[in-house]
Amino acid sequence: MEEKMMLTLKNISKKFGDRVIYDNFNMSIADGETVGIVGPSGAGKTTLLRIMTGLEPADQGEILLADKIIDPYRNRRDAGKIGVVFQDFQLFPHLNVLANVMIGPLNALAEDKQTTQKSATALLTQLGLADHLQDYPYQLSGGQKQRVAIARALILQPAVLAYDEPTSALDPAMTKDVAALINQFAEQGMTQVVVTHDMPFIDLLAPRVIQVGEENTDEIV
Ligand SMILES: Nc1ncnc2c1ncn2[C@@H]1O[C@H](COP(=O)(O)OP(=O)(O)OP(=O)(O)O)[C@@H](O)[C@H]1O
Repeated sequence: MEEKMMLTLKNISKKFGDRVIYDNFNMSIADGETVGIVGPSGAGKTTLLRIMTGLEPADQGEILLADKIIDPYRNRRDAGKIGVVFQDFQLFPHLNVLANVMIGPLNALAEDKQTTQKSATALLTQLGLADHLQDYPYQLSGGQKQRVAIARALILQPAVLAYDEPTSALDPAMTKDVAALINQFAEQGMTQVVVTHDMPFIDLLAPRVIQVGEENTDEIV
């Protein structure tokens, strides 16, 4: 039986000035699959994640979500289908944990406040943050901030969840925790993309690995 593809990047090319980062790059992620994107510093891992989440336009190529072409750079609704957990979490410092998670659905989905508060509280509780709803980001540890960032992405019910270097701001114990969380989401059938250069971390996830780099922009299956 053919596997159903959730996210496909087709013939993506990207240059910054004269520097070619991607030249007809292709990759596909199956529905429910977790993949690791690895490569040396400067290879273009973050750029790839920015292209798929609409933060950066590709010069050429197509992005397909469940076989349908999307344009996350120009279409906010499309961008919302791919959740992203940033390396530095990008929480709003002036909002508490609950408000950080509620702001997306309130703005993007125009949901009512009560419904949003209920689902944000439930999600944060699942992520072990029930005692921190009223805390501000500066009061949280790195691992807690990351879980808020994960909740903020998940509440929008993305089709794909992407993480940019999820271990870069964490100590080794927290690295194990985030690996366990990503593995738990994988078991639940979430489609996930993990950009990292942390190979011991990749070993904890054991995903299919896609290597990016100047000499090799092909998939290693
Ligand atoms: N907006 C930009 N303008 C010009 N060059 C850029 C821009 N963004 C990224 N680059 C360059 O593109 C290349 C790829 O950057 P990218 O951040 O995607 O690499 P990376 O693989 O994520 O690296 P790292 O592991 O160090 O984070 C780098 O040489 C970087 O300097």
